Amino acid sequence: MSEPVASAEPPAPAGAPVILGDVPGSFPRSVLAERHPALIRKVRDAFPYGPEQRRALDALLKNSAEGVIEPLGERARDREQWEAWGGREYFGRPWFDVPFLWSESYFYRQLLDAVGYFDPGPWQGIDPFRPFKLAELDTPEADEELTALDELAGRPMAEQEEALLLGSLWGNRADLGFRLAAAADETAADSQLVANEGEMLRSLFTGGTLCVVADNSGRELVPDLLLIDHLLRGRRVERAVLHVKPYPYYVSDATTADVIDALRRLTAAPGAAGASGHRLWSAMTDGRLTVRAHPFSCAPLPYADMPDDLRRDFAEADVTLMKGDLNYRRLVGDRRYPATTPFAGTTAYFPGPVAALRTLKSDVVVGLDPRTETALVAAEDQRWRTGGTHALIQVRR
Ligand SMILES: O=P(O)(O)OC[C@@]1(O)O[C@H](CO)[C@@H](O)[C@@H]1O
Repeated sequence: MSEPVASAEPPAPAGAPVILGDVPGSFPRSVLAERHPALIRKVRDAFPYGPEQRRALDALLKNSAEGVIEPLGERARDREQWEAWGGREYFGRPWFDVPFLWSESYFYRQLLDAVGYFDPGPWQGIDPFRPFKLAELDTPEADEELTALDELAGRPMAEQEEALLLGSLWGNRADLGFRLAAAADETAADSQLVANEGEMLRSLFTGGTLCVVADNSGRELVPDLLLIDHLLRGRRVERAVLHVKPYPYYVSDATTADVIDALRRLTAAPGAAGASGHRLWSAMTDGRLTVRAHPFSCAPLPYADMPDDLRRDFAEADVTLMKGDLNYRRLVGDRRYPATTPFAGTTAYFPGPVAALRTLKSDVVVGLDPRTETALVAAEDQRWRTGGTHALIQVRR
């Protein structure tokens, strides 16, 4: 267990308001009111759960729409942890009235409870999202992406690195929760970077330790692993630490089991992808690639509240790569910042150089050039914030 934090309220470097789920027509509200019920139904249909689990899923469906947030059961081993993470303040309140980051995160914890994920018994440890995660790895698109590596292998190392960095960045669109929203368009032509500090990021690969805080499994984790392999192989970093979630979370977030599935997928592939998979496998066995699953990875709080042991881990890295939208929200704080708020200011607390690789899938954004924001708003009003068609690479040295 990580150390309890004193307060669940994120610090307010810029005094920007915390995002709640209570604004009609807002993105957070649509996640709570539409995506979550759709997800419960999807999980319910994906397994032959027994009557007790079905009843619990139905109860969660009703509770999350019209009830108040309830504490975990007496036997839950992380009951106190969730109380310390903000439960004492939020239990008894409607789901929509508390910080969006908190309600969304707690929803996933409650979903696992409903299917008996933590209870001793036959369903213990059965990942309710696994069928969707596995299906991801077994698509013609995944095959194509791996085959493309054969061609890339003939290019200069710097070019390979840039391509793999972008592969890891855009892999973040492969988010199963996001795809529950009908608007997600895989082939959007206007995909673009709203901030690109990729050069600066690459200058931080200087032969030391790289931390990657993973986001989604499947078609995001595979390119993350390929990037790690490239950096290890070229001695751009000496070792890599991959942070994953200790239990299933936000549908497709990577756990250790998902890392193993991704590695198996790679080692079974022909050509450059297979070779990369075998190198990664041995990097894990000799300790150059380590996987960590810290409890705080599933905390409903910003990283500014991280416990000391995790802080030490990040402090030892030459650079930490934060992958994805949720990690971005936790890195800068889930707040309504002006988009031009400096990234360096919102991440000043972080104990070492840190970079965000993220496609934009929620309201939060900082570090934009004023002209970029003006052009985005002129073209799309505020849709660019949540549509997943734009991305960013931001760095604080
Ligand atoms: O961290 P990821 O996978 O990039 O994105 C996760 C995410 O987009 O999914 C939620 C909506 O379902 C958002 O609130 C959240 O930020």
